[in-house]
Amino acid sequence: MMNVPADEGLLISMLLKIMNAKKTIEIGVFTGYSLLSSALALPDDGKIVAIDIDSEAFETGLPFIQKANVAHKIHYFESEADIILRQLVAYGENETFDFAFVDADKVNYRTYHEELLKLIKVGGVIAYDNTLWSGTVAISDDIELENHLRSWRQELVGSDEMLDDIVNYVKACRQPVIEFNDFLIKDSRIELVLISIGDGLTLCSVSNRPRIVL
Ligand SMILES: C[S@@+](CC[C@H](N)C(=O)[O-])C[C@H]1O[C@@H](n2cnc3c(N)ncnc32)[C@H](O)[C@@H]1O
Repeated sequence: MMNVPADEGLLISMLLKIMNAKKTIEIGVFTGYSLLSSALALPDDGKIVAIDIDSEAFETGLPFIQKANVAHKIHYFESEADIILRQLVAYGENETFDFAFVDADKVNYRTYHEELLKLIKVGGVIAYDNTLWSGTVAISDDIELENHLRSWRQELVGSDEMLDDIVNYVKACRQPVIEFNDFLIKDSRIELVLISIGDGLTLCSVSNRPRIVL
């Protein structure tokens, strides 16, 4: 039996090793924590296309990536992710990637999914982060949702304004995440599993024959 690590970065690096992955995509880099985990798991000639709209945080994390001697595996693009994905398709990179990790703007997950299905090999995996959206995807009752979000206000330390921003952001992305989860369940091109690690990680295996959707 295998122990499942409590951390998404570690889980992804284990998965990459099991898959013998060589070529991956990461959408949403921030300081590069998950990027570093992936880069460490790839062989020395491995390659990661890493995309983020804002490189400021990445520059903070870059010295750690360099210290780990894995910077040569990373091809970083500061851009809207959909633009780079479409370029990869246009440059004939279809079905050449083993794995993708998506941890960026939730409203665009569906767009990324369509492009990634072209880029990832059959048998490869697309991992979507935050698919439990702090547990809010499982709350259908409005009052229960408000109570759940209010309970955070008691736990989180910060200004009222900051807490309002967090709660409003969670509320704004909740419906798109629910719709994306529903879409994935019905998508016969993939096999999927949602792992309740961190904020929820959905692993989609790209299939070569349509799955029967009940
Ligand atoms: C949650 S952070 C990523 C964290 C990172 N994966 C990690 O585990 O360390 C989300 C990132 O997505 C980026 N992002 C948001 N919208 C984006 C877009 N349209 N295209 C590319 N990156 C985007 C943000 O700039 C931010 O750095």
